[in-house]
Amino acid sequence: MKINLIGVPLNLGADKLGSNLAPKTYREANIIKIIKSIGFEVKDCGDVEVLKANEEDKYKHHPNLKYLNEVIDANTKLAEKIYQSLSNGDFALVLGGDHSLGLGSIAGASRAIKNIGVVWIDAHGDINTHLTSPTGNIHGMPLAASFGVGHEALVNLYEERIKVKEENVFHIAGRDLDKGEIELINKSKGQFYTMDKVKELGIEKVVEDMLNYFKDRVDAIHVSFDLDSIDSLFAPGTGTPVENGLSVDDAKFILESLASSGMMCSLDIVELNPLLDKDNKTLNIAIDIIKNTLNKLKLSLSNELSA
Ligand SMILES: NC(=[NH2+])NCCC[C@H](N)C(=O)O
Ligand SMILES: [Mn+2]
Ligand SMILES: [Mn+2]
Repeated sequence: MKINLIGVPLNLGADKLGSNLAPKTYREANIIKIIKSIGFEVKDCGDVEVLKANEEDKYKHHPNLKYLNEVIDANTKLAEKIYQSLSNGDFALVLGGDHSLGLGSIAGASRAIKNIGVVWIDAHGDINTHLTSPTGNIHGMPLAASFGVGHEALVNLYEERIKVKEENVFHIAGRDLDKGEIELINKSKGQFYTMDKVKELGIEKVVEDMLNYFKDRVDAIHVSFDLDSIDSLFAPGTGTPVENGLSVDDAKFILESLASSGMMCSLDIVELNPLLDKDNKTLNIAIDIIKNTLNKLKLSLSNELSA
């Protein structure tokens, strides 16, 4: 099994400059060399091409879905790359880019894996629609669209079908939720472990619940990790930072448990904004987390072989 690395220099879903520079920043920080040193073979799938757009294009396609066509175009290309990677039996590591890329990741992964689970780690719900979003930024909508709620152009991206069953979604670290998102959560069949719940239960219990929940329920899990799930005190370099979040150790623990479980097939690391980072703090956390997670993945694969 190789690690397929896919960069997504996308910022149009966040309507803010910076996250488009993240793939280049990871590459310059030698991310490929770091992954190879863990013992993996790396296939560099390059960066997804993002169409050029300017201010005039913002509302060209929809009054509350900014840069809709450009976001769809990039995500459709991403979906195909992920689908190819997983079909080859490889692991896909997606380096964003804004979180609208979750649309493409889940679309592609769910084509390769019939009954997929999604773990979404984020300060935000990312379950707005064009009808509830206060900003029109598509990076606040990908999770809802993936389980079939939202504008049909997003729901039917790449393929005309619902990509993940709502009850196969497990969201962790929410603490900045919009009104429409709270309404959706209250009637949702998905699992939502907000930051309040994480503090009440403790991270060990949350992870235990998550692994038990998915056991015998799904064939594999796609993990979408938004760096703003981490407390903005530690990870300031994201476009929409929020206080009172996960510690770096909590985040590592969640991801390494998923890697060790043998269920994780693909991973997004999103929303690094190098223009807002301070002394590369957030970049270094992201790299550390990737290293840690892939190390556990490597271990679980070699245990599988020797068993
Ligand atoms: N992936 C993210 N950072 N999303 C932030 C979303 C913020 C806000 N809830 C919105 O919909 O605009
Ligand atoms: Mn997000
Ligand atoms: Mn977020």
